[in-house]
Amino acid sequence: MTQHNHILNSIQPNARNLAVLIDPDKMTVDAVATFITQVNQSYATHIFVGGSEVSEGLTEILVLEIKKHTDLPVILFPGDVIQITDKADGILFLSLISGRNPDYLIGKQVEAVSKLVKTNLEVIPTGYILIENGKETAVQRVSETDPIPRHALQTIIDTAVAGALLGMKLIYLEAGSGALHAIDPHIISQVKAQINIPLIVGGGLRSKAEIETAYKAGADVVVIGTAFENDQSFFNALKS
Ligand SMILES: CC(C)=CCC/C(C)=C/CC/C(C)=C/CC/C(C)=C/COP(=O)(O)OP(=O)(O)O
Ligand SMILES: O=P(O)(O)OC[C@@H](O)CO
Ligand SMILES: [Mg+2]
Repeated sequence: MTQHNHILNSIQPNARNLAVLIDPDKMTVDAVATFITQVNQSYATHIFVGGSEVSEGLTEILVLEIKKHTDLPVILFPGDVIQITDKADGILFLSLISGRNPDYLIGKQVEAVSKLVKTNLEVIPTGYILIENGKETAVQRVSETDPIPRHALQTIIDTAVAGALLGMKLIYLEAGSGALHAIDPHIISQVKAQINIPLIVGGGLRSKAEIETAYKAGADVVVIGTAFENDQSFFNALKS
């Protein structure tokens, strides 16, 4: 657990930062080399590794394999404490601030400390905000929390600002993996206007046009998982 800010500083403001999400539950070790070759040919800037439900030990095996093929920073995006491994570079230290489940607001974080102190991971305090997308998400099910309705704009903004005021270093607006309805551009722009920390946006973004819209609205980092899982040729549309 370190205080350095290399990864945080690697998020260039107002640039097209792209995080590719690898879910250890959906990627086999054998598939990593080919997948990362494609990542390396795209303009991806970061690799996130995580999922809502991942078996113990899988994350470490996958991270070790990913690191063999790329120099991009590998950042844990954990649904639970068992996904922590010191083989990654950093960790989004998530607090699910859209929800009201104490385990996901502070419980898991306390549980994580005894593991984190034994690592060199860059710990990045992240306010994680789940927004309703038209269908139930794995995050909602696992955390037993309700997302914020997507029409409750002021609640979404106030939640993000509260996270920033609490000292969080990133705000992550999440529609959920495979979301039917990605985060609306007007939500992105209104949140962005009220915070001065980087804004991550993910969930349900499937086309180059949707990704561009998210950047234009003010997303500093866009996260793509499902679109690459479904069709690796999508990387061709995002060449560096
Ligand atoms: C502090 C530590 C160690 C853990 C944080 C625990 C918290 C607060 C987690 C937030 C809630 C949560 C379950 C987040 C998971 C985020 C994630 C990696 C989502 C990726 O997508 P999936 O939810 O796996 O989607 P699929 O169902 O498509 O696989
Ligand atoms: O899988 P997708 O829909 O791209 O979502 C990415 C990420 O925001 C999920 O946590
Ligand atoms: Mg998953």
